[in-house]
Amino acid sequence: MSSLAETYRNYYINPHHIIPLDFDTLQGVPDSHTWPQSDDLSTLDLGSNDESTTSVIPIIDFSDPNVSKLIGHACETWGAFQLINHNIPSSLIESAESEARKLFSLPTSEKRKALCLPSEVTGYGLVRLSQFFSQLLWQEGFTVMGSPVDHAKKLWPDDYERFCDVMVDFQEKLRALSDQLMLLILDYLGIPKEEMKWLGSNSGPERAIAALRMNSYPPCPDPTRTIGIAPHTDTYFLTILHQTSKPTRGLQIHRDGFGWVSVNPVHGALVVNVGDLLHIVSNGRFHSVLHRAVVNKTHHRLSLAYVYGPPMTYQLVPSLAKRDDDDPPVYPSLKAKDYVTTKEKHFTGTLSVLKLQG
Ligand SMILES: O=C(O)CCC(=O)C(=O)O
Ligand SMILES: [Fe+2]
Repeated sequence: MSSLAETYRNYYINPHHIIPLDFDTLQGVPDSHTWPQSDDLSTLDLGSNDESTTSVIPIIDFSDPNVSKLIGHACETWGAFQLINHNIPSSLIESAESEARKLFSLPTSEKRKALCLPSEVTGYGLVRLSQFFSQLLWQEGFTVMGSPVDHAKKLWPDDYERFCDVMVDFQEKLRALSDQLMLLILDYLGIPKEEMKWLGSNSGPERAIAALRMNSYPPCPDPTRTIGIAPHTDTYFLTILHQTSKPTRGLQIHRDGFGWVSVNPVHGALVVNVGDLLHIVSNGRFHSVLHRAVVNKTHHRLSLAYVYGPPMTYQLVPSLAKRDDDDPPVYPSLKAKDYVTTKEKHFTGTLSVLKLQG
């Protein structure tokens, strides 16, 4: 049993917030999925065939000699960037996307055979943050941690191996990339890598926790009335995300002074987001980016989000990331699992609850 599952075990989620809408029999947007109209959703041209592939957030080449500085700067400003030349083969990413599409194309009754249990983390269901909102999301997801064989056997009793092999291979490559990114980030922040001895370890309890969440957003008859994933920050160190090339509008991030900005898919790029635990470890220097996913009328959008963080027992020590000796800690030192359980109560307010008064 993973310690992430143990950490969440006491936080039982009402099945109402787990079971996605039956998109097979859908007529319109039901009241349960209707969100208050907000100006920023309705002014977007969500059904458009906008082919723009420019990126507002930085595009960083992983082979650039200055990569550590470029990443550090992007994390301090946007809290997100798009990474190219990351060494994850495009054939593997395409296979992962097509296996995920195969899963979400199953009839609803089949997908529900692999439903995530209320006290578990893996399986089919709405994204976990659904529990914090009274309205439901135009979304369905499937989370795996390591081999998804138990759930895959329920979906395809005689034909589960390819799905499992692709998902395991994809997670291994994403773990190696995340470890590399963390080493560059530690270097930028001046934190000795010995502080995170578990980096690069492939087994045992002292290993980074990680999960791959596949998100599916079926086309929606009225995209301005609902939302795919409501605004949130990710909890762990980093999220590495692959999104389908169409539609161009889906993932949006928020930055003060800019408002909501679309993260357009860039061919071959993976989106990297800073999460709350990295914000804490950086002593507030890195921006834990607020983001959301909007839906559209014509395309069935998918995203594959790999969330990665320290072992749950890891003690976060913000005071290590000092710009200079006078830089006081902005957060107390605390264990990763204590942050995770506090977020189960306070959701997006957690960082301000913990912030030291200075
Ligand atoms: O689908 C997306 O682009 C966003 C997904 C996301 O924010 C998440 O899974 O945490
Ligand atoms: Fe997210």
